[in-house]
Amino acid sequence: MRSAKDFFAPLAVGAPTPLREIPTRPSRAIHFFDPSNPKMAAKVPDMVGSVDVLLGNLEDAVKADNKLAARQGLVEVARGTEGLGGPDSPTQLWTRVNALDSPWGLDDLTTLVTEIGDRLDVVMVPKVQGAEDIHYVDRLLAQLEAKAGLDRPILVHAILETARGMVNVEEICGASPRMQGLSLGPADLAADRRMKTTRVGGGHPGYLVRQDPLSSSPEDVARERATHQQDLWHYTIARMVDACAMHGIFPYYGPFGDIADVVACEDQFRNAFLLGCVGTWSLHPKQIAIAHRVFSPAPEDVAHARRVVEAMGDGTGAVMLDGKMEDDASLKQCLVMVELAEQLSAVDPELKQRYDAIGTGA
Ligand SMILES: CC(=O)SCCNC(=O)CCNC(=O)[C@H](O)C(C)(C)COP(=O)(O)OP(=O)(O)OC[C@H]1O[C@@H](n2cnc3c(N)ncnc32)[C@H](O)[C@@H]1OP(=O)(O)O
Ligand SMILES: O=CC(=O)O
Ligand SMILES: [Mg+2]
Repeated sequence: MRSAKDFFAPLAVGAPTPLREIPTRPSRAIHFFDPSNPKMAAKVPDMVGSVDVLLGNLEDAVKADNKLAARQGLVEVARGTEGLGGPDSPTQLWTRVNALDSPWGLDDLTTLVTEIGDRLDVVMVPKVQGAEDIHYVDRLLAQLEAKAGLDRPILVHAILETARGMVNVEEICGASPRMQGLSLGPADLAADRRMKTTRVGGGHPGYLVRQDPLSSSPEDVARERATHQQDLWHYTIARMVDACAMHGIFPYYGPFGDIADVVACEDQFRNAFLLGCVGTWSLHPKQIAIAHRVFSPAPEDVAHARRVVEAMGDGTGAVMLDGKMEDDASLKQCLVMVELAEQLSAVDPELKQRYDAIGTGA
């Protein structure tokens, strides 16, 4: 364990000083593209400014034969795309590198940091098992940043997609001041846990509770009864949110693989939003709008939150608003909404116009 005094010292001579606070940049949609796919890569320049994060994916979903082309493709996209990545860019540039135990992970990091480190905002590390993985990446990034002469630290995002990573979630979040956030990786996590599912995220109709029978007679037991599907991911997301909140970093839902089912996708995203996640992955262009819509508070909720802030005056005591009690604690929830609306208004003029138009709804 590092001493608290050393925690914010650079891990290599000449590396930038670690941040004390993770910047709250909007990241409602982390849009994945395969930089080795010319059609996808060609679409990236036009997406800048209309999606919060573009992520060049080098790991799963990129064919083994294309791994080097994907890495090189990402270097070219980053160099050739105006406004992509860097502290003041409208669209952040992230990458998902190959796993640390793969034949490509080391070269992904060394190439990307030395070639496009000034544009790269966040490195997503898959299949993180524990703090030791983050410590390894932390030191390596510091060495590479020093070598590349970078003046701001690249942040690290871990995917929660192994049972061991899940058990170690708190120590992963706290392993480095670079830790920006966590995403749920439901596909790998399901496999690692030996869950009996075959989907990429989302719910499952078999995971349900059933209404009690009227009696224990065979006829009543066999009779049609109401069932309600439950959320397979509730425990995992809730635990991830707590671990992130505890460490001042950001939780995200991950992939929703049923691209055609835009309705269930929106439901899954909204569950994550309500539980505290700040964003999600987008695998297909049509998921970007869903993510932006869901992870931006509804104007009506922002209006209500503003009314509570107004009614609460100095922030203490209790007031009645529309028949409901509001106090210091509900005020804090409302401030989360109002602050998020302000952050998003700064980057999304259309949303700002809707928030401005509704005011306090009065
Ligand atoms: C479990 C995990 O690890 S999830 C994360 C890893 N997976 C990914 O990153 C998947 C990323 N997405 C994809 O590979 C693709 O979207 C797929 C395979 C899901 C669907 O691809 P397609 O069948 O080609 O979709 P579709 O035909 O609807 O595409 C329409 C257009 O959008 C483009 N497109 C599709 N996905 C993307 C994307 N993610 N980014 C940019 N453009 C895209 C297609 O190239 C196509 O372009 P065209 O009109 O010029 O031909
Ligand atoms: O990488 C994502 C996952 O679900 O696995
Ligand atoms: Mg995965």
